[in-house]
Amino acid sequence: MSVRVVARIRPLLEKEQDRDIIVRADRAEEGKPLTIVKIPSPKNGAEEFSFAFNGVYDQPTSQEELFSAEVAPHIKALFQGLDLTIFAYGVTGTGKTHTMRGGLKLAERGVIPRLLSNVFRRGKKIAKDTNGETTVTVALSYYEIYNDKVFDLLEPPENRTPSGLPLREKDGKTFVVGLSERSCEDLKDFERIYIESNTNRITAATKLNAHSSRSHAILRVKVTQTTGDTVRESTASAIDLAGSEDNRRTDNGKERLVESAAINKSLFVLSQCIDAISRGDKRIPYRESKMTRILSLGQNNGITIMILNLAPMRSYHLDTLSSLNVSSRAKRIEVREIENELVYKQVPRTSSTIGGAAVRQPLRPLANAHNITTGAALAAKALEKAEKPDKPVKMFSVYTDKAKPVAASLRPTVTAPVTSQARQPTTHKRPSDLPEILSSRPSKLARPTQQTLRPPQPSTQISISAEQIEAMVEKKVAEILASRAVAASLESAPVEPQPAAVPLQTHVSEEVQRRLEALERRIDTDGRNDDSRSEGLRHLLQARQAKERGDDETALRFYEQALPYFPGQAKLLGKIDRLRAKLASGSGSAGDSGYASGIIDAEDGGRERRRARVARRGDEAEDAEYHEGTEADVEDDACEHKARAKAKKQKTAASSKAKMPEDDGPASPRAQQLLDIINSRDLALIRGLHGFGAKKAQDLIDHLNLKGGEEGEGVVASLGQLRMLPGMGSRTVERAYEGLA
Ligand SMILES: Nc1ncnc2c1ncn2[C@@H]1O[C@H](COP(=O)(O)OP(=O)(O)OP(=O)(O)O)[C@@H](O)[C@H]1O
Repeated sequence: MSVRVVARIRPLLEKEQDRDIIVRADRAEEGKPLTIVKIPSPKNGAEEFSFAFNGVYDQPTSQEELFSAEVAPHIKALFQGLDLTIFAYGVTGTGKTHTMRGGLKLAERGVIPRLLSNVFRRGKKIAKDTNGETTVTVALSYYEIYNDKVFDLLEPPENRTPSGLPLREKDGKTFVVGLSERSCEDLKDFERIYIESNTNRITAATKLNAHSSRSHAILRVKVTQTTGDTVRESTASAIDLAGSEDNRRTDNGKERLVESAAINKSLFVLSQCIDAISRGDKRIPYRESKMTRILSLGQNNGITIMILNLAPMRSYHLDTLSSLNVSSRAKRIEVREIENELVYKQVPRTSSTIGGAAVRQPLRPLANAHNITTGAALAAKALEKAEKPDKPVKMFSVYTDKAKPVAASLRPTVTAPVTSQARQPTTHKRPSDLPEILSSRPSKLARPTQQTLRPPQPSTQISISAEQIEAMVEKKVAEILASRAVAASLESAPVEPQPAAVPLQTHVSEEVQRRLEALERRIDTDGRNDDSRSEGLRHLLQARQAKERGDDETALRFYEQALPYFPGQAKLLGKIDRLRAKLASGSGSAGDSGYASGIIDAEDGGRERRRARVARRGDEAEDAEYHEGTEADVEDDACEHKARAKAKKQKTAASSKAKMPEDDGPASPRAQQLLDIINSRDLALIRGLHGFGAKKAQDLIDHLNLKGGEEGEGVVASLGQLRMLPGMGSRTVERAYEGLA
């Protein structure tokens, strides 16, 4: 969905007069809600500009009304795992702090305290409805950007360093390094923390506002829902931007001027970013100010609401026009509505010796930049990349009128001021509200198609869909037509036809024919592969039955027979390996745990212990994956395999490309399985991983052995560390990880 932009016109303050009012709210049609702001042209008072928004709130609008209309409807989505960003924008003295923070009286409380109140209420309800099975915790971080430096508002000012807290980018997201976080039990707790930390915020009196905020303040409310061993985290960010100001009107002294320059610069950069996004530029100048880096407008996921605060007075005329211009463009910025994924609780692993000191975990991912990048996010990126291969992967897209050949009445919004004479009737529909067919972007929670999710596969993979075949044939036909056109033009040319022209055409025809035949064969093979797969599954079933009988020899034989049907399957290789070792050690029919302790000999203890851990974790991971339903276990009842295979096909898209856990975050069962295979230093197991040849596997083992032969040393503790090892890299790790699906 696009950024939702609403305008709020504040009432007159004590000394302001009715006759000076120049800003009015209006509606597109009689009976429709207010969506238009009208303001006269500064040059010609008789001419009026109109700006359309997703909603307009007139002077008498109460805090309660604004919150109920614009924020409350998104609390549910927040608990469903979507991040929520609300920011107030506008000229100094127009009511941003009033809107976000509000007064102390109940009726005057602004968006932030109401948001917290709603979060606590919903959290309690969830805990109650689930009989305490789901627990909800809330944690706050609060910081300000003053003169382009980041300061933690939860810390006393004396703890500030002159340069403030640094920002860091990771995986395309911005984090504040070293930011503190406070858990917050209830509304009282929140109010205490919030009031206290607001005294740390830098404000000062200017001519336009007795309590002008001289900094951008960012409150981050992290909501964590825990059910069993699953954790869902989402964040609501409430941002009170400092107001832009015209120093000629504010009578600012030297210090205020410096602040003002920093404020104006960051707001200017924000407007530049908005302009660049709405123009479809490839380069968006986010990096030119800390505020824009943090806000990452258009790059963030979830729901974003921009509240444009306006003063109705003539004295603000030019400033008001300028902020109307910027914000009316902001509503064309697209933000992906993607849920944060559930993650699995795991005991955090301690640091390892590989890669030197443990990488410091970025303490606080930021306002919009803290999403756990999800499988869906990755998929959506992949989808976008596939659709627009020439564009860099950006997490925003912009609607332009050009790109939307839709009826004028369905165009999203008025994009530039239009004079009253020239104004066209518009329905101010948000782009996301347009019929799906008119929308050029993936729908909400875009789920990738199998086609777009699949990593590049060898041509023997059963991955080709009917649509792909059609696309290929279509492409080929287009090529033929093009080559015919070339040939025809050559024939009609006055010069001698190029001898190569006809052979080229023949060549293309043969090529097409050959490709079409290959495609047909492939479809055929797909069917046969299904049969051969069932043969393999039968062997696996027999192996499982033999294993259950305690007949390890037979089990091993059947597993080995199944191997050609599942070449390189890491789990299967692991089972064979373990059974071979077990039989070699003569430990009889001991189960896996018996195996774990039974085969360790004094000489090779460390290695075998690691292998045993792999065995146990591998099984645990398999169990976990089974229960998650992310993967059909090949050993399950062979009779059910077809149904499962079908289900698997549908799920593969989601599971095989499921986002790898954060480098330094808790490892998922699959990530742990991968790490365990690596740490086993077992050539056969490592070779069984996707993308690992014998050499790569051996090099890795050699490297690990070099790092330390003793237990606990040379252990790869995270996927991030694995990536850093010589010969690894992101792609290799990703392939190996996906291959375990
Ligand atoms: N909707 C409103 N109802 C009543 N009073 C309001 C409203 N909006 C703003 N005010 C009053 O207007 C004055 C300026 O508002 P506020 O301080 O919120 O502006 P601001 O945009 O945050 O300014 P700055 O950018 O300088 O911090 C305050 O006295 C505030 O109480």
